[in-house]
Amino acid sequence: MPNPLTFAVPKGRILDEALPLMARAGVVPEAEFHDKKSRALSFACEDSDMRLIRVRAFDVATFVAHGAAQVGIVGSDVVEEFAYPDLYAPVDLAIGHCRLSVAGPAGADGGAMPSHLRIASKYPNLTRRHFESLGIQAEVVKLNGAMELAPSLGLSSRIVDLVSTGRTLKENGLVETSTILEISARLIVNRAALKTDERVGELVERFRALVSEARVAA
Ligand SMILES: Nc1ncnc2c1ncn2[C@@H]1O[C@H](COP(=O)(O)OP(=O)(O)OP(=O)(O)O)[C@@H](O)[C@H]1O
Ligand SMILES: O=P(O)(O)OC[C@H]1O[C@H](OP(=O)(O)OP(=O)(O)O)[C@H](O)[C@@H]1O
Repeated sequence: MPNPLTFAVPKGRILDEALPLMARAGVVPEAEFHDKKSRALSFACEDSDMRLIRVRAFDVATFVAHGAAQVGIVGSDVVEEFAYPDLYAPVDLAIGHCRLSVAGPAGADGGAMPSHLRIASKYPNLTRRHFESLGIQAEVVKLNGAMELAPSLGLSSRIVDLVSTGRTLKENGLVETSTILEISARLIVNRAALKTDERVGELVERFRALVSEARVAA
């Protein structure tokens, strides 16, 4: 019997939408996974050939890119930010929709275009790439959350952050000025594992079929 396949999932908001889809693909973790008091990070699955690990969203990509996990689910924001060559994202799961946007205080975009901007973001690579395409040099202040505080406290003039309802921006006095990326969750796999372990390809096909069934039914 080969080692169980390791399937990495983020611990936060994508999970609620991902779990029903995973169940339909036959990926069902043991009951302890749902126990909020549990400190375990790795869980057996009903299918004993698989285990689930629960990590932070950015780390899902890192585990899969390095082959420590063979499969995972993560937002396309994370896939694009890292652009790991060993990571392949073959299925758009059509869940976890949001967008990566530039925002700033109202009126911040008036006047001449500056050649340099200080931007707070959790996404330094996507931010730099976006502003470079506009001919603006972006100095990125890397934050891990609560980006919306940065402009009012003088840490940056703009932010690049995820937006879903727009409520967080509004309640912090910021206005969305442009969208960099439309985002949804992806099934990701390690490229080498896809070539060498037929269970990875089978799982990809199962998720692909589920997503196209859902599209036809919609
Ligand atoms: N409103 C939103 N805010 C943040 N992320 C969202 C939103 N809507 C969808 N997403 C997606 O959810 C992903 C974050 O997933 P999740 O919250 O499950 O991860 P996490 O492990 O809790 O993240 P973190 O490391 O930030 O704690 C984002 O990368 C994005 O693709
Ligand atoms: O447009 P909205 O629906 O208001 O959602 C956007 C907010 O959600 C995310 O933060 P999250 O709640 O994940 O917390 P974080 O600051 O720890 O990233 C994101 O970073 C925004 O702050």
